[in-house]
Amino acid sequence: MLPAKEAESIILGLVQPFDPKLDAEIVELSAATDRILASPVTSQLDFPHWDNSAMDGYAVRHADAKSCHAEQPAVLEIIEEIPAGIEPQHTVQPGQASRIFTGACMPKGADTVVMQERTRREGTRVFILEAPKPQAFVRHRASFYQAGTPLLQPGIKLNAPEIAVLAAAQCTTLSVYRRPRVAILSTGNELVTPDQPLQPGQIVDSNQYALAAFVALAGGIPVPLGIVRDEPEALKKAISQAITTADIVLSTGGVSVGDYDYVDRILAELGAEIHIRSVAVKPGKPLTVATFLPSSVSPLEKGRSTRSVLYFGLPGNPVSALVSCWRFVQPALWKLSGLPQETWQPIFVQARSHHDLHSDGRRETYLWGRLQLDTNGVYEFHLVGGSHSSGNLINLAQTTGLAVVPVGETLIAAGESVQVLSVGSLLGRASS
Ligand SMILES: Nc1nc2c(c(=O)[nH]1)N[C@H]1C(S)=C(S)[C@@H](COP(=O)(O)OP(=O)(O)OC[C@H]3O[C@@H](n4cnc5c(N)ncnc54)[C@H](O)[C@@H]3O)O[C@H]1N2
Ligand code: MOO
Ligand SMILES: [Mg+2]
Repeated sequence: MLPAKEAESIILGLVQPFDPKLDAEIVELSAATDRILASPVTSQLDFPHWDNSAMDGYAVRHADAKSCHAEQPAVLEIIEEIPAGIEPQHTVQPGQASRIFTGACMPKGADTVVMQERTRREGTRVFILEAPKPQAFVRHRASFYQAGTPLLQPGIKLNAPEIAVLAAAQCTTLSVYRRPRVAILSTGNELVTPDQPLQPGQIVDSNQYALAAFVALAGGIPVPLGIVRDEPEALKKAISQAITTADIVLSTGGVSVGDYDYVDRILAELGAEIHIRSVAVKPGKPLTVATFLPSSVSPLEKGRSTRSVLYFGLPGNPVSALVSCWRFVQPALWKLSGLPQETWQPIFVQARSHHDLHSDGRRETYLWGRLQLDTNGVYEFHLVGGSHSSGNLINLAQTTGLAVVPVGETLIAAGESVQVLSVGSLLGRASS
């Protein structure tokens, strides 16, 4: 059994990230939210595009108002009104001002804006009641961004601020990495779909749904391939199909030592290289990680398949399957997607445990519960009640953290500090 950290590094070492040329696609800006930029973006526009006012007020020559005050205001003649979107027509000469509004272009001659509240208006004259600082409230052309310099770098995730920048820069179409395709197979003779009545001994294939949701939330395209019986020929057919249609394959079940656990054998027969068979974590001990070289994948798909297909044979127990996804599949998926290195790794935070956390000390143990911030900004971990069996998916609902009891430790007492893997939206990965 491999230590978790070693398994993580082997898995990440197997992933070759998307190529900006081979694995990019063009999307409309309106469909680009949450996608990852594949090419650098530059703009031919300066930001701001021209000197403009940051306030509603008066555009003046600083020299005209630099020594005024309430008792001795500067009195200026208003020569023009400049709303946003209109080009100024007149140059402000000594003794003159232009009425100006937020976002409107600065007129020639003026170098400073006096906000309305520091003035008094009398007909066509304005009284400046307080000396402004030089260049006050002028947003200068190119002071935010200079045309031609890098605007956005490849590898960033497009959230609201980046979408705003792209819109302002008039990038209506852009190159993003394609989403990784992740095939999902559930193995097991006992499995039925949720719409089927249960016969004795049968259970619903919840893993298919859990993994599809996990993949979609992690930015991939789930390709659900359904239930496969624990029969070598059926498995061989299903796995062969899966590796031709996906970048990553996730199967659940059939990776332990039982008589019906055929996955490893079939992978070997299909020519896969097996890198990991089990990891010293609980839940999630049986974990098969394998790769299929591009040459073993259907020629039809070769254009796309310049990299190996990564296969995760996840344990069948529903909690084990999801924990393995959070701990090992997600970093691989994110590395493949084109995200930068600092965002792949799982997010662990130090939290104060509200409960005693027990383990047998033999495997790195993950206990599920809620990771929360208290009013002082300190992370707290609340162990969920009920059975922590890897077959109990019921109390996994609403999980936001997995508390980690390291190998060799049997108890982290209530009140002590514990490392917690963030798995919910609490610490959703920010755009990088
Ligand atoms: N003698 C040993 N037995 C087991 C060991 C071991 O080391 N020695 N390891 C145990 C651990 S730990 C795990 S985890 C499981 C993993 O087993 P498999 O990956 O082979 O999975 P299955 O045997 O096919 O199923 C296990 C369990 O999960 C349920 N299951 C399976 N698929 C689904 C699905 N799609 N949706 C919902 N539930 C599913 C299945 O009915 C079983 O109850 O092995 C232990 N055994
Ligand atoms: O590793 Mo299994 O996932 O402990 O139940
Ligand atoms: Mg089994």
